[in-house]
Amino acid sequence: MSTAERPAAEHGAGEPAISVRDLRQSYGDFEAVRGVSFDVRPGELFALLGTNGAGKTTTVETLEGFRRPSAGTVRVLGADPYGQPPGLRDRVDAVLQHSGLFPELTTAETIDLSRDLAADPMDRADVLELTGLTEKAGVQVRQLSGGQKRRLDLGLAVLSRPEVLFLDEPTTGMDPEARRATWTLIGDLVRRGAAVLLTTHHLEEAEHLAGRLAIMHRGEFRAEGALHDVVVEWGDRIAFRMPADVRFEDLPELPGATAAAEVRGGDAWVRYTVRGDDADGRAHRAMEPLLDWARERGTSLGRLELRSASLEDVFLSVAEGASGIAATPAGAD
Ligand SMILES: Nc1ncnc2c1ncn2[C@@H]1O[C@H](COP(=O)(O)OP(=O)(O)OP(=O)(O)O)[C@@H](O)[C@H]1O
Repeated sequence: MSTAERPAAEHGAGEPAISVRDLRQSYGDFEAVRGVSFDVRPGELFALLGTNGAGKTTTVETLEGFRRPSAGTVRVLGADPYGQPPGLRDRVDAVLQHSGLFPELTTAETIDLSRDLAADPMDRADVLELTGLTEKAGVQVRQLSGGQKRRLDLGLAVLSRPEVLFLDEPTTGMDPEARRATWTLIGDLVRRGAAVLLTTHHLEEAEHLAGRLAIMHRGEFRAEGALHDVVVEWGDRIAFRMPADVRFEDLPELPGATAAAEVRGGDAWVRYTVRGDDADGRAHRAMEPLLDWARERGTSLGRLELRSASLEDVFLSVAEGASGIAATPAGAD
């Protein structure tokens, strides 16, 4: 039986809609994806973040059925997606980075074309409304702005009410208002039970939408989990301006913390990253001996700040080459 004739496997309720196990993907000798595993359940949005060239698009294209894994397994609604078998075609949709819209058609004609191919499509008026393009129904696609084309792309992907949706940078080129409206639309889809895999460079987008996320770097997941868990595991930050009379080696050791020096706004700063299971109490336990040390030396800790790690902190640490959430952050001990 050819790939094209193979039906989608029976997919039981409660099982992941997307399942990836130790996926590896090579281009010749170069291994672009080096053993990633994750699941996305119905009613969940999983965000794939990462540095340029990390392997996100390669992973998503494999799940979309454009590439056969070099090793490992991928399943979409229980089926092997390679070659986009007919059993999956009606149930899975995607917004890709490069859309295939016909410039001469109007917005309404474009929607109708996709509706003709869908089993149980939404009404045209509903698609126009949810994409905010009602006033552009009679306008040719080539006259739409970049952000409006992106919204149309999304409308075409959702009009068949897919169970699985791949979104590759879906809000690129959108103004902040359109981006917010798109987030609402995506959030509604997820609430109605769709499993969504999102790749994005907008950390705020991931923070807003993702139930779980992964940060990818050089083909591997370097951090993964619910947003709260990822940032909590990464640790709290204590920072202050390096006092003029203090050398780095004079700084005290703090429980559960590693110190690093960094330059911010032209000034030298000290940054402690505090880790440990006791997320509620660890920063307090590290701060007390720091304040004692400063008091004993008569040193003032200028612009002293204490805060939880943000997704951006985690992302930047990954991009700087830190090797994982359990690892020491970049910088000196
Ligand atoms: N067709 C190809 N042939 C050879 N190498 C490729 C090919 N496609 C991608 N690569 C390489 O594989 C790596 C992963 O690329 P991929 O496009 O998956 O990354 P990405 O995480 O989507 O990056 P970006 O955020 O920049 O879009 C990169 O080093 C890229 O140069």
